[in-house]
Amino acid sequence: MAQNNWSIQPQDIFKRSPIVPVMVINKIEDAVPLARALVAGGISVLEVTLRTPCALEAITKIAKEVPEALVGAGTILNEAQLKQAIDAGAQFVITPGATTDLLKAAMAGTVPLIPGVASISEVMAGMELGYTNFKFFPAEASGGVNALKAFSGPLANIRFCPTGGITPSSYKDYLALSNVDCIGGSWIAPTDAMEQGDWARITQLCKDAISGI
Ligand SMILES: O=C(O)C(=O)C[C@H](O)[C@H](O)COP(=O)(O)O
Repeated sequence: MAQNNWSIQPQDIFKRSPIVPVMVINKIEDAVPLARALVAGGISVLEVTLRTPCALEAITKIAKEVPEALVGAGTILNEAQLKQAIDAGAQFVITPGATTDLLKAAMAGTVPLIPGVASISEVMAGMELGYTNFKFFPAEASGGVNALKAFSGPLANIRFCPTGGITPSSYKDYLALSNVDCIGGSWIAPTDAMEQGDWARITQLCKDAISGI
């Protein structure tokens, strides 16, 4: 096991919540109510994608005002965004893909990074730098459950959080895999519910998803 100075280990993040909501926050006022709705539904690992102008501010607010949640930044593409996310208070970061520079930079810091991978070669490159926990992205388009089953042979001890194209009808198949601890998905925090301020619906979606596992 490679040494790192991360404040929390990826395996502890993976074990803390079987479902990681992929959150696209368009309005800063929605950040805290959304995080609270998810936590109320039993989901406390939150990924805020850096796809909207208020994403960094949303991370800062959630980190400060919803301490029961572990809030991370998604869609990190380069070292500049890695630094911005960490400065904003992200407790972990997730990338859609894996570049050597980004993986090295995060390994040298204190905030854990979950690299996105879609192939065994990418996992092997990450392993060389000390990584053991990966996001499998885009999961459905990259072979889905069958690909992950095939990965489990040669890649013993490597853990995955599949994300991308996972639905309420497929998430259980992923969670049943021996090399999967958690899955990511946006369906659990739908934009129309956010636009309507229907936080109760989001809490119920979380409860339904968790009770179905
Ligand atoms: O922007 C990123 O870095 C991402 O993480 C992409 C998200 O994982 C997917 O957009 C979520 O996929 P869906 O659940 O199919 O909507």
